[in-house]
Amino acid sequence: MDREAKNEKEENDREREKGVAAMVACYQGFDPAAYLQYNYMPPRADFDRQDSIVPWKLGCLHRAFTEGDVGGDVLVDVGSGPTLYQVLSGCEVFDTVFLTDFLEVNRQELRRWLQGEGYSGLDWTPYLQHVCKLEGRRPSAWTEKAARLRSVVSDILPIDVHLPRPLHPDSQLPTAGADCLVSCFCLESVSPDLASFTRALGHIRGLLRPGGHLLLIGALGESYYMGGPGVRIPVVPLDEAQVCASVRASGYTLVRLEVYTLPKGMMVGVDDVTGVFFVKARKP
Ligand SMILES: C[S@@+](CC[C@H](N)C(=O)[O-])C[C@H]1O[C@@H](n2cnc3c(N)ncnc32)[C@H](O)[C@@H]1O
Ligand SMILES: O=S(=O)(c1ccc2c(c1)CN[C@@H](CF)C2)N1CCSCC1
Repeated sequence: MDREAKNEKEENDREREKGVAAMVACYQGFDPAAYLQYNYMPPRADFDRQDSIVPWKLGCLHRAFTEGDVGGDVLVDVGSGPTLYQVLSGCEVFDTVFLTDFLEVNRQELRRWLQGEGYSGLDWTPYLQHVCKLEGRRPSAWTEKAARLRSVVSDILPIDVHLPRPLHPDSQLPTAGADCLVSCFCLESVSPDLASFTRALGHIRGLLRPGGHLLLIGALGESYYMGGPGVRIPVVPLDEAQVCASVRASGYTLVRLEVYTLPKGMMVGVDDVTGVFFVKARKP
């Protein structure tokens, strides 16, 4: 590499590090309780309307986990935040589930739910009941599903998708890698730009075994969201073509893309999301 190219690469690396550091600073104000209220409680989180985003998301995950090509022992949820909906179908398929997040406040929120004692966060019962319905079980089986989830979560780990190795080496992941990754509203919400989003996809690919699957849910057209009162967090605005190109450029085979367009009434000022994508991809 000649001197000019070396200087340009060093400048690009410095810019990238500054962007990531700025994102870390934004997340210091993240408020799990507020985030759950903004996105996972009524009226935004509505199960009654068939065209609501929540049944759509849970349906995408249910189909992806149960259509026969996804399996193995280990499922990793990348950037869990304070939420659990993303593993309610997967917990029936995998015997070992790792939840992960960058922030201790989120890992603590998840621990509180898993321990069952003194949890004062979101009531996940409607989500558990809905997934039981998708599985053809009676809604009252939600207590069994909650117990199943508590039994298969092996650990709640720190993660940083901007690192080439996002998990600490002691994380007890199998040497060959996880059998499946799920990640929801994380990569585009923690990356300063599209190149960083694509790089992060490549970093988490290293957590997967060859032949393993990535199930990715994310925001389309979103440029910011409120991570708490007065906590405005920038988001990489993505369109469908960019999502597909980044998935392929980071080394996955795209199995399918599904898209949900938000009805106008869903725009309530906590973000400017216009749609949601679901990607099923495979590591060759
Ligand atoms: C918009 S929230 C998504 C939470 C949840 N997965 C959901 O579906 O709502 C983004 C999450 O990414 C986490 N995060 C922030 N920086 C990160 C990083 N560098 N690597 C991995 N996760 C990060 C945040 O702590 C937050 O929980
Ligand atoms: O499930 S959602 O599509 C959803 C759920 C979570 C998020 C967003 C959207 C958009 N901003 C993200 C910031 F990263 C977080 N949904 C938006 C409509 S109302 C119910 C929640």
